Amino acid sequence: IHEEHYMSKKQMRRFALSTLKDFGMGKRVAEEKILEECGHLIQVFERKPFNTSHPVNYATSNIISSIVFGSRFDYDDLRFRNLVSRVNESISLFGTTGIQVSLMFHLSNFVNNTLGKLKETLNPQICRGLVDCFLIRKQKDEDSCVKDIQFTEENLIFTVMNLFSAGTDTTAATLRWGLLLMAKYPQIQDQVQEELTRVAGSHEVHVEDRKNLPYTDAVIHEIQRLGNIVPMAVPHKTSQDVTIQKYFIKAGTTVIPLLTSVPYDESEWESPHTFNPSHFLDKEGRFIKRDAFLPFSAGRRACIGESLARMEVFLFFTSLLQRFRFIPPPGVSENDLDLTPAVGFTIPPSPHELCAISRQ
Ligand code: HEM
Repeated sequence: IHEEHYMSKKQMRRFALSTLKDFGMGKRVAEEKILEECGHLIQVFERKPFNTSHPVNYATSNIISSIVFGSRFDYDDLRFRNLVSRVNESISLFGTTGIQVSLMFHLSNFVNNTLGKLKETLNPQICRGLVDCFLIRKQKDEDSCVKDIQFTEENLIFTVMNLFSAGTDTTAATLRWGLLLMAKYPQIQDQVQEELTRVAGSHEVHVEDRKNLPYTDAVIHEIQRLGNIVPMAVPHKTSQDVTIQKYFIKAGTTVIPLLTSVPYDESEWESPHTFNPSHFLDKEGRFIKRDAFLPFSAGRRACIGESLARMEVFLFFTSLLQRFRFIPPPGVSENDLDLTPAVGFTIPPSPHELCAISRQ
């Protein structure tokens, strides 16, 4: 997601956004994919202490995979596992040129391999995923001799890399904070589970249930607020001279908005440094939106995956909490669970283990 790369080219951002919409971002198709993935994720959660990082990252990567390539991968597919750990590594060391080159190299290999198979079986009438749409558009532009073709092989690799790096670690980190916070605050977990049982029973939770789950919705928003998963926006460039407060910024200057100033703003939040779902509830327990909730940033360059991410976080979180109770490993108390974030461009919790006890 670098400024000189391609998302800053309007045509590429537009293509990614409209293709994501075509593939059901925020719609029922995406919901079905996510619910199917929940089924796979549930299978690998364990009663004995385990690190939530791998399974959760595989699940969120598979959502991007099915949108981009048209198919998901098994969690034990070694090439897929390698791709996921490269993406994680690259995000935590974002900005280190060597790491970006290494990610490009691994991703190019992975994409080229998968691309080869998709090219062989490409049917211009059917788009299985974003890659097919890109290839069809590329061919069309080449056939009509379009000048300054943006649909190049290099931009395809960047598209895929951007979606994997922006869309997997962020969502996975949010979910991991969620599970950790549930284990740390069992009374809040009790209330989420009580609401889920009352509203959905043992039925699969769907997006349309969200309006009847105000407490759970508030908890998810509070996880995103306190988690502060993306503390800095990506680099932007000022399109004109501007004075912000007393600072003059010349047109063409690279600026990086610090989103982290918002979720802990003492003038906006009653208890900015505490996990407090009431930030998003009124006195009657109804969910309330807050203007200072901006985890996806704002403006023209805001996150293009917001509706997909919101759907993923809601469905993964509710289906996991319906089936499991999350507790600290034996010998570790709730107080011992450490909320110090890891270091990186996106900030997941520090490495930790949890136990997932079946509720059924
Ligand atoms: C909870 C999960 C997520 C969070 C918190 C998040 C947050 C953000 C933030 C803060 C930005 C920077 C916006 C700016 O610079 O102003 C961003 C950019 C971006 N996000 Fe997300 N995101 C999430 C999930 C996703 C998903 C699932 C996708 C893909 C489908 C995605 C794709 C992107 C892309 C491509 C950009 C770069 C946009 C550009 O440069 O114009 N994100 N995201």
